Amino acid sequence: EITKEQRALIKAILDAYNRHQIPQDVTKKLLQEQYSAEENFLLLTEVATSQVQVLVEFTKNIPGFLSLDREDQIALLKGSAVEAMFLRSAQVLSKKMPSGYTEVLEERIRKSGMSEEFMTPMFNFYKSIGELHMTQDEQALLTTITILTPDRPYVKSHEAVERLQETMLDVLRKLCVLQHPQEPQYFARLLGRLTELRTLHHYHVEMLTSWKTNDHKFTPLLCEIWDVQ
Ligand SMILES: CC(C)c1onc(-c2c(Cl)cccc2Cl)c1COc1ccc(-c2ccc3c(C(=O)O)c[nH]c3c2)cc1
Repeated sequence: EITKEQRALIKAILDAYNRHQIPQDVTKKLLQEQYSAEENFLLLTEVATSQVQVLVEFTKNIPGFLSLDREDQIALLKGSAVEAMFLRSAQVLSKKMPSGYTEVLEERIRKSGMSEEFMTPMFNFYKSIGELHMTQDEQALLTTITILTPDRPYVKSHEAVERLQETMLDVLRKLCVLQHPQEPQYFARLLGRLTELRTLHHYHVEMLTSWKTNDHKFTPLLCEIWDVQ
């Protein structure tokens, strides 16, 4: 049974998740600019940079996050940014939007100069997220759980992060039972996506290297969070 405190936690996280979004002028540009590998890369870099800023603001609103050790807060953000962005872009791509935005975003990702070998796992992931038909609060909690992963590099107070993550896992488990009564395995399927995210994270390191070797430029924020350059 979901307790009063757990309901308050879901509400706080969902509000933060909905409050922090990429500004319209950034996402609109994706619909306006012309197509080319260079233009697609530049637009995706701009969107990714904006999404990192949104992610930082969202993370600060996760109850308990700001009471963690300061350096651990940074380590958690750096370690989870890519995975949180895979989740977020997956949620956007699984929504059909009237503006045809989803198709445009997918097209620009496919034609942004990354090598074929990453396309298949990436778009398989997008498909598997789409098939889950996650509710907004499940998406927000799954992103929170990804951010609160204790075994990121350089995290010192492993237990403190683990306690926070377990609180969120407990809430998500109850929510899944409540919202997907016909699918007893639904919670397990969500956690399976977190494992897939780790694999995509490893692919992403290689994606960055291949973009770097083709002399692609990233923004200072992305260089800092992804330790490139
Ligand atoms: C530096 C660039 C080239 C890069 O490197 N790796 C990846 C990359 C890729 Cl190519 C795939 C997955 C993850 C990453 Cl980091 C990227 C591009 O990353 C993103 C990040 C985030 C969005 C994204 C999020 C939200 C929304 C949204 C909404 O919320 O309303 C509307 N439009 C959205 C777009 C898209 C692409």
